[in-house]
Amino acid sequence: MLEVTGLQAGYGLSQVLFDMHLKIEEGQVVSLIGRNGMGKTTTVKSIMGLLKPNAGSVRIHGREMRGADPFRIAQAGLGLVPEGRRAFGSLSVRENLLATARQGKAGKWDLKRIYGLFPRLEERQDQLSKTLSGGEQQMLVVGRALMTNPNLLILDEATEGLAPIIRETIWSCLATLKSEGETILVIDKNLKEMARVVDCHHIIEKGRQVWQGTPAELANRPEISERYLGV
Ligand SMILES: Nc1ncnc2c1ncn2[C@@H]1O[C@H](COP(=O)(O)OP(=O)(O)OP(=O)(O)O)[C@@H](O)[C@H]1O
Repeated sequence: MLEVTGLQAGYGLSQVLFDMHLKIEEGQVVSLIGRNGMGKTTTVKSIMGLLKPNAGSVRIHGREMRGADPFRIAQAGLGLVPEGRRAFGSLSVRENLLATARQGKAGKWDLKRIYGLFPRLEERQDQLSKTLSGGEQQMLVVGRALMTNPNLLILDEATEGLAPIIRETIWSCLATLKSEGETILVIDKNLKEMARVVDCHHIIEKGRQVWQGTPAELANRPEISERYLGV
């Protein structure tokens, strides 16, 4: 469903991605992991069209989409939960969710199902989103991305800075989404929690994909974790 090959990108004269590769099949949950500043968010921005790559290929459902405008990438079915929480603060929870509902696309995600996944959002549906707790806001941005009925949901550090119990809610939500056959790319630092849902890890080091394998394979290669993840 998504295939990234030989991707190069950067900011002005500073090149960040030198040779990124990433392949995600339908129904797979795939991770992108690596130390701080190695290019994970830059990879996501390049895939989403928020940053124009200099070389390489981004194929979505077999179609070359490198450098396409972000709205075209979203139309092709990619939904992003960006790093840092950004709900529309002056809208209620319900309005936030309805704002991203994909017009005219009969998808499986609607308000009712989002509230089923996150009952807390239903309880607070009339509350302005800027008054939500950090964890509730994170549930809201995940819900908002699902309302676009994406074929591929991308989560960039979705559990960063959250209390353990809220993190657990997000991971359980991902496990539910996986069991329902959703395709997900997750960027996170919690290897233990990721092992529950991830089919394949991709490790990035200085803008290059340097290793890929299952969580079990990674657990059997402590030298890889030590070298590239510093754990
Ligand atoms: N807007 C920008 N302008 C210039 N350099 C940037 C910009 N955004 C990121 N960088 C640089 O690009 C490199 C990769 O950053 P990126 O955010 O992709 O890393 P990351 O792997 O997602 O890191 P983290 O885990 O810390 O979020 C870093 O050296 C960073 O300083």
